[in-house]
Amino acid sequence: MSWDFTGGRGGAGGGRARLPSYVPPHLRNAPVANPYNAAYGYSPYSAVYNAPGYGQYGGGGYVLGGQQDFAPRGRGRRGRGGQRRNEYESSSSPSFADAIAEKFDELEVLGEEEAAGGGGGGINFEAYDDIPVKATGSEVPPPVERFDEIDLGEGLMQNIRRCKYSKPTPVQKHAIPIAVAGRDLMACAQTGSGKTAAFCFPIISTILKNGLNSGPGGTRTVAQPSALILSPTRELSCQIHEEAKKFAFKTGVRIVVAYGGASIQQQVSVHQSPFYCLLPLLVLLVNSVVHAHGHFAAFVWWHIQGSDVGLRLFNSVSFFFYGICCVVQLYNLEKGVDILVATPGRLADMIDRGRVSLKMIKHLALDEADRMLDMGFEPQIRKIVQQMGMPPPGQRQTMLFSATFPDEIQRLASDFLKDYIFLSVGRVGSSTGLISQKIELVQDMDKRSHIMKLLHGQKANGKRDLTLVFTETKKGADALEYYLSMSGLPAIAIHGDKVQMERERALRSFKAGVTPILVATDVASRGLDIPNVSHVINFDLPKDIDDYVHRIGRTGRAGKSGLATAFFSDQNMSLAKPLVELMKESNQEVPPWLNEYAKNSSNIYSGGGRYRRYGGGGGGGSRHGGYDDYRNDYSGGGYGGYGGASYGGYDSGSYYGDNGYGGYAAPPAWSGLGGGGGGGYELGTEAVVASGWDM
Ligand SMILES: Nc1ncnc2c1ncn2[C@@H]1O[C@H](COP(=O)(O)OP(=O)(O)OP(=O)(O)O)[C@@H](O)[C@H]1O
Repeated sequence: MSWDFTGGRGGAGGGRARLPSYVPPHLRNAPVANPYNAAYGYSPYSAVYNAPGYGQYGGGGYVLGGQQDFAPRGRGRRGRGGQRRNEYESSSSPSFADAIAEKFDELEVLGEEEAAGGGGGGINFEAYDDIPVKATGSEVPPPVERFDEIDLGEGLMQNIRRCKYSKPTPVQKHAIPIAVAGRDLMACAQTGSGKTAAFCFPIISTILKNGLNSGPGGTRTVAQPSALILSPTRELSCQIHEEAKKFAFKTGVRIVVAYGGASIQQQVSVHQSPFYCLLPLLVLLVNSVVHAHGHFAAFVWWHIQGSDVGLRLFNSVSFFFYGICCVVQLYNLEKGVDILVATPGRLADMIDRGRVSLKMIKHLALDEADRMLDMGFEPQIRKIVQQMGMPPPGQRQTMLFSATFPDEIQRLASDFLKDYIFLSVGRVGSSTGLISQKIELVQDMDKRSHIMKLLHGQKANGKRDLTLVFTETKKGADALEYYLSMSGLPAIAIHGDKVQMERERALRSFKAGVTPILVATDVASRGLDIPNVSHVINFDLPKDIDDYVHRIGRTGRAGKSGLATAFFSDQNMSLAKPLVELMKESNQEVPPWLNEYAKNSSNIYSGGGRYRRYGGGGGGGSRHGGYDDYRNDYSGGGYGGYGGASYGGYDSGSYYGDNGYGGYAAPPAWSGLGGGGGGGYELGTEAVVASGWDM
């Protein structure tokens, strides 16, 4: 049985013709020339799903789910010498800043209209209406239109209301009933579409129904969570943790986060506790002794690296507070945990050390599974899931959220999931149409002056929203932060070489609008849900299109519109074709020079595939693509016509909100949260006042 929907309109597919393509609300009625769909001989969403559980054949010869590509995994060859730069350079027009300002105006006006449309705590649900949804597998539970159609439990329902989630997003409509029914799920949906809640609600609801694992005052020395959520980065883990705490507010469900990148004592992070104030001296002493070596090394490193006395002082103080946290954190873990949110490496370490046992696990969720594999976590994930005492598939529920479906993910799915349902919301790998994409041809040497022009123009035009700038390297991020700051623009950097406290500080400062320009590496590209990011700038484009989709997905979230600007240089030749495909698909205007690049790159690169993993196409191979269940894939020959691309991609993420177990006040700087303090909190979507622009 399978369900096949277009947005919330329901109705099984059954051969029904679809919209020719999804047109984002802010582009509807806009005169966007898009002659290229025809050239491909398919319309992205024109596929027809007739047979239950199938859906292979799209209108116009495009094959869903069976998209082939054959190039070996790896990145395409890069930049070609002597690309005719001058031929294309005219794209960087002198009125660049004005053009950006215009885009903002357009988005702003539409934002107001959308807000007037109301609903969903500010989320623009209309933006999701045309998104095709497909769920395949045996006996797929039907979707719901409202949260109260499912018995989620009063406590959780109250929190959903507190969060001002008036109705479920498309992925939630489908995933929640499936997960509440106890089914295994493999899901993909577009960035910012509410996946975190989609797996958190069922987990919390089921834990509440089955009884809590942890009671206050427990004395376990080994934590035995009943649910485990694995995610690739500390930021994402922390964010899921914070989000889950909002949903579990006052229900008694205990949620703990454990992440890598710091000493084991710093891993099990419960950010607030009444014991916090009681232990500082003792903890500092213990921590200093135990970690003297690590602290000293880091201390020396910082002093070599840093030139800012304040920063050094901050870092030194942060050690002190980490020290305080560590004992509290371990104490909280030992107190009992229902849901453990963790990064794989650290979790494996903690299990090895006997801090955590997985034998009580009933729910396992893997968020950003493809990213975890990209980061080399597969061995740890397999060890955690298969060799460390976790109940086998069938005795636990497993939910896997992944942007892409390379062979490794497929193997993981067949090893970890049982009789699962495949859910796709929007075509896998597509970017949301809420994001207005702009590509500028800017060579490396001109990038700095270009971004200055852009940001100053933005500032002068009163567009002082949060702006996220991506660079390729950590050094590049530091250098750009320095350059922008020196030029009077309020910027702060975040990347993997920064210690956790610095990273958190940067995020907080950015979210609060104190430093409204965040310069980041890919550490911030996935999952992070920072409200009010209205502009993403790819100062350096990533090497593969997946990363591009994730990066720009930091804006245009939860139904809001956003702007994404990218600086394309000759170095990005291999990205031209997939970029053009992606932009055409979401009805974005493709600059003529980029089309030229794309054409040239197809001549040069035999593959030309859209995603690095899958390379180009042409015939044969076994890549899963489209928005179809890969279990239905054809593994045979090519499907003609559509050379190359295969698709993967949804995304995931969550939120830096906050609450506590029975009441602590949320740090005001973190995402739009009203206060806490025991007696219920209000979760809102307050606008961030990006005051830092005036510095
Ligand atoms: N039903 C809902 N109503 C209103 N807002 C919602 C709803 N569900 C989620 N949101 C909000 O939408 C935003 C995006 O949600 P979330 O971060 O879970 O998306 P995601 O799909 O995981 O994103 P990404 O793919 O980037 O990781 C969050 O701010 C969240 O609070």
